[in-house]
Amino acid sequence: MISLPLFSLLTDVNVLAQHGPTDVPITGLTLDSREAGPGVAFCALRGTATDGHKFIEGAVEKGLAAVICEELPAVLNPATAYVLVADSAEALGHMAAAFHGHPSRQLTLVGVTGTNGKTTCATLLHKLLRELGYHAGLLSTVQNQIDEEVIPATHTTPDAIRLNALLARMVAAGCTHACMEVSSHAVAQHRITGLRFAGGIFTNLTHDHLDYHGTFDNYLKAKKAFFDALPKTAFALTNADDKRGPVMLQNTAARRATYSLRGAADFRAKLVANEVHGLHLEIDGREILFRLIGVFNAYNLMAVYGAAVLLGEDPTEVLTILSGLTTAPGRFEPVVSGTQSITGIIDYAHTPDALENVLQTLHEIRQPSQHIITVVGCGGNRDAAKRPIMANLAARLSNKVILTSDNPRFEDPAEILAQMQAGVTAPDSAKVQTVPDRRAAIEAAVRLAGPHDIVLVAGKGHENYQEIRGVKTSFDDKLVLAETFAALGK
Ligand SMILES: CC(=O)N[C@H]1[C@@H](OP(=O)(O)OP(=O)(O)OC[C@H]2O[C@@H](n3ccc(=O)[nH]c3=O)[C@H](O)[C@@H]2O)O[C@H](CO)[C@@H](O)[C@@H]1O[C@H](C)C(=O)N[C@@H](C)C(=O)N[C@H](CCC(=O)O)C(=O)O
Ligand SMILES: Nc1ncnc2c1ncn2[C@@H]1O[C@H](COP(=O)(O)OP(=O)(O)OP(=O)(O)O)[C@@H](O)[C@H]1O
Ligand SMILES: N[C@H](CCC[C@H](N)C(=O)O)C(=O)O
Ligand SMILES: [Mg+2]
Repeated sequence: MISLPLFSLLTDVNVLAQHGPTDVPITGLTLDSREAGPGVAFCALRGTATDGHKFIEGAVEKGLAAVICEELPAVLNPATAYVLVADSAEALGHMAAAFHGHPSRQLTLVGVTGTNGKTTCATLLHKLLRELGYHAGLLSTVQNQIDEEVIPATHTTPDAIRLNALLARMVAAGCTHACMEVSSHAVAQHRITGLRFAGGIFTNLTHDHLDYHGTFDNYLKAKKAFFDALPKTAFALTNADDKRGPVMLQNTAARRATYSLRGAADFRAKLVANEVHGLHLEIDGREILFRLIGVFNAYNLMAVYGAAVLLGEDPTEVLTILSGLTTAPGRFEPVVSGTQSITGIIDYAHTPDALENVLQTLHEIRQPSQHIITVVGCGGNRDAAKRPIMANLAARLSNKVILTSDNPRFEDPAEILAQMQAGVTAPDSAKVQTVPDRRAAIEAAVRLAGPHDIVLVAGKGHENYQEIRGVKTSFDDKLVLAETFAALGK
């Protein structure tokens, strides 16, 4: 069991005032008063739904060792230590890292940020490092991993306590490397504060999460703050072809590098062909065939290639391994039907840019006679502004569209669908049907598909549940699509 004196966790924390014992042993850290108990330090965070400060007194009654807060309660318990800070989320980042012995400093830790492609890049880099012979960890939307051991993920980037605990498990298991996704929520909420990164990768920045960040500019600033905080020992690798690629590295102390498919860059590829079997890229005068499909994946491959070379790996060996790798689960994953050879594609596209990329890719690789039938919905209690845009794109770039539910969460599915429908305009509206039940929507799409057509089921990718009113019910697009092909004899 970990037991450390409180003051040893505060080394990197900007403490404004302190009351009570400073050497009290801390055996646990929490951000949730419901986990309070003897030996525990409770960090009161101001959240989106409530304020952790409201629960300080109740938590102290359960015998807390310490409270970290931005505002002291009116009455202080003499047996409890109180630490006043300007930003408790920031303090928690530093304390969680110290509590777990700064595991990030014992790892070559690479973070990936951007609107789309984080899971793909982090997963590819993890697979690559494993094939190069390293013990390596992964923190991703799909799952966390220590070498091949899988630990379920609840967030794209876990909170600072879970995050450092996972990194510490990686160190204990002998990992030398770790790859992680850095979401904009994680930057804004200081989940990554206190970590030492060996490198940062930027994929792209497009429309998402405006519900949380308010404006696109705030969203951009959250992503950029990750690069601003990188040390000069790290590398900062950006996508030179993305409009926001250069600005990300504007104020970083890290070693800057770029990748591109269009112009001058440190890591440059030329697209030779984008085919149903994979991508042909020309890199450093050599033509290489990769198993990943779609130009967007050429960017992901170049980001991973660049990162590995910046970590000191041999370029030829890296490219040889990358050429054999497959992508992350639920990303452009095929499910082929029986007798009618219909190509089903499961994809996690849940932003306008991702959906456009996937549909564009299908247009590039299909035979002209193959129709594209798209099933898509938008998540509830998330950015509503993307709903009409995604429906519009789906209708414009598909032959038929079934609008359906994603994870409605606490919203009315009919209301989400009405917002999507509002984005569809004539003459595309003739192609669109609305089927709120996701299984029925997939079935409707398969009924519409003729031999050799393409059915794209977008938005949920690897997710094996559907979340309705706080309840997660088993639902897996891949399984449902395969079952539907079989049930309809297609
Ligand atoms: C919007 C958001 O990011 N919310 C996260 C946030 O919760 P919150 O701000 O709503 O917390 P709150 O309910 O207001 O409570 C404030 C504080 O009071 C505490 N509390 C609350 C009640 C109580 O009785 N006692 C108590 O101490 C809470 O533990 C919390 O620390 O802090 C929680 C603890 O770390 C997170 O679990 C929670 O993630 C929620 C579940 C979530 O859905 N987050 C998504 C949006 C998210 O983070 N997504 C990104 C990916 C985005 C991308 O794809 O790019 C991710 O990294 O996963
Ligand atoms: N580099 C890219 N540019 C644009 N779209 C991409 C790119 N890579 C993947 N996509 C699309 O975005 C979807 C999500 O990809 P991925 O899971 O890698 O992104 P992510 O950034 O991890 O998403 P999340 O924010 O949910 O964690 C894919 O299913 C694909 O449709
Ligand atoms: N990481 C993304 C996941 C969206 C997935 C989609 N299926 C949904 O539920 O909206 C987010 O938090 O916005
Ligand atoms: Mg992800």
